Amino acid sequence: MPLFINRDQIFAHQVHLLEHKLRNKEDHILELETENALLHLRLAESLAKLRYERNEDIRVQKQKHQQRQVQKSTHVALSKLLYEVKVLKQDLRDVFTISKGFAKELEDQSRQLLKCVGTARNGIQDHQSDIHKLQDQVAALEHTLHEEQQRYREERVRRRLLHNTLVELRGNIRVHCRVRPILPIDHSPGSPTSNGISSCEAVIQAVNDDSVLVNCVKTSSPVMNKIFEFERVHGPDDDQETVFEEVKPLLTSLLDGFNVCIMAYGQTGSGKTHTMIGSQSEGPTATVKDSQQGIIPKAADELFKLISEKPADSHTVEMSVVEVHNNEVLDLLARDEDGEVVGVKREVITTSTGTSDVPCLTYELVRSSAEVMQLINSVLKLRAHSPTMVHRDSSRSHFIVTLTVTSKSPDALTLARTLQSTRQDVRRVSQKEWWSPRCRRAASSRTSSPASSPYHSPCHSPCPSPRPSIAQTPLKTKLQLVDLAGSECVGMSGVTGAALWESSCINRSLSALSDVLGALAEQRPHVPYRNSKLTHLLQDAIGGDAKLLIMLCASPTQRFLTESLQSLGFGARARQVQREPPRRKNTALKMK
Ligand SMILES: Nc1ncnc2c1ncn2[C@@H]1O[C@H](COP(=O)(O)OP(=O)(O)OP(=O)(O)O)[C@@H](O)[C@H]1O
Repeated sequence: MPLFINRDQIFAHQVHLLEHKLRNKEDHILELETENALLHLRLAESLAKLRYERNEDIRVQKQKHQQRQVQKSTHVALSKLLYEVKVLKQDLRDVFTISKGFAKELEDQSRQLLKCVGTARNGIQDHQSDIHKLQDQVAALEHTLHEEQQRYREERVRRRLLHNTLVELRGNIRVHCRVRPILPIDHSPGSPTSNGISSCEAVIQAVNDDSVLVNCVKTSSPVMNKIFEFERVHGPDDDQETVFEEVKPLLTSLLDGFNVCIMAYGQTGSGKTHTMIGSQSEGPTATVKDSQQGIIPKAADELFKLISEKPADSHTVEMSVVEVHNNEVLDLLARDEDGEVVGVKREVITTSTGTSDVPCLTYELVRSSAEVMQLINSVLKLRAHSPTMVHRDSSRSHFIVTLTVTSKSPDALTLARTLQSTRQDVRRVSQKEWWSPRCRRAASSRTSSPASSPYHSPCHSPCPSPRPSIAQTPLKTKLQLVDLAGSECVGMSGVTGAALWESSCINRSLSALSDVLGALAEQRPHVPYRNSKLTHLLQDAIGGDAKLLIMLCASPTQRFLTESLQSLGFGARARQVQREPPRRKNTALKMK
């Protein structure tokens, strides 16, 4: 190696070495810095990990603490539960011991029960044959009872028939009673109660088909039951048809030659007009036909039905309609010059034979029930009506429809009776010598024309006409249908002025009717027929030989108890009347 090396080279070489060293150092520094950075990174990671682990540790510590708490409370609960289990075990042991006792007891009891059932079964078996025997006996008894009931019903019918015959033979007045249903007019607002019974409570009942039971409840008196017996009693459920069915046989009697009178009696609002005529529908054009028909339309139907079964033209029917209002007799069929019906006053007289008559009364020939009802509808508007506190359409007059049936061909029986009766009459006439020349003259003038029958011409004709020969004897019978005005308590009906006078006339005429019945029942020599126009007019029906049926109408409620008792008493009194037995009519001579 050369010894002469210049300094620059040495310097350069040294610089180069130094630079090399520096570069190495720098590389080393870089490496160290990198390593440091990596170490910093690792440190940061370790620190993060350490923080996480510390947090975890804290969380775990907390959890451990909570677990310790839970363990503690679980331990407490467990010890409680253990205690309760211990108690339950003890209870179970007790229950087991008790149920063991029960089971034993039950076993004993069921054993005993089984024993009893066995004994009972044996007993039942023993008694079964007895039961069969008893059942047979019951069946036999039921059969007997059924037979007895049947016999009882037959006996009742027979008794009724016999009773009717007896009534007829004794000349008794038949009395039927109809207790109407409870209606709005029975409710009087603010009405007091008697012994706790309100005024609209039913105290009158039809207990069977011939008795009425009345619970008499009066203030400060004990309740008393009264029974009234009549030929027939209808309760509130009996309709118009049922009521008429009991009356219907009288129509046959009419054609058999008996005079018949059906008269409805009762206090105001008790159903007389409903029973006799029917209840009319509301409205000005309403007629009886629109409604439930009563006895009058039904009787007219029946009469013309019976007549239609007879030989053609053998019967004629004449009709008169009269009202007794304020003790005056009004002929409701009398017509004015325009042919309109107007009520015309008539008189009632007593004929020489002692019967009553209304001279100049208008009679209209009627050929069907429709004609009868047409006439009745036309005159009903003339009939006196006015509202009272009890009944807003109260009839203030007695209404009498008379149908006179003339039979031109009496049957053989009637002829035989006619002959017999004529002989008796002749004997009586010769004894009494009433066959005076005056009478003969009057009579001959009557028989000269058919229009001169007692129903058309004779004003004041006191003597009967002469008896025609039997072959041509017309048989005349009359059917009187009477709807009386209602008896009433003036205080209750609240009427004043003219209406008060009307009421007092009604009450007086009804009490005159009651007096007549009283006199007849007691068979007094004098019967006061002439005390009122009503009784005078109906004299022949009440005291004569007509078949008379009184249809008592009664309200069922406490409100009208006094009036109903009065009506029932009237009916009871009427039943006591014994008149001449009803007699067949024989000739026109006997008729009025
Ligand atoms: N059996 C019955 N069934 C149903 N309603 C009835 C019955 N009886 C009566 N009525 C009704 O009671 C009311 C009074 O009856 P009704 O006019 O016949 O009495 P009345 O006795 O004729 O009275 P008055 O004497 O005041 O004229 C009427 O509205 C009628 O329709």
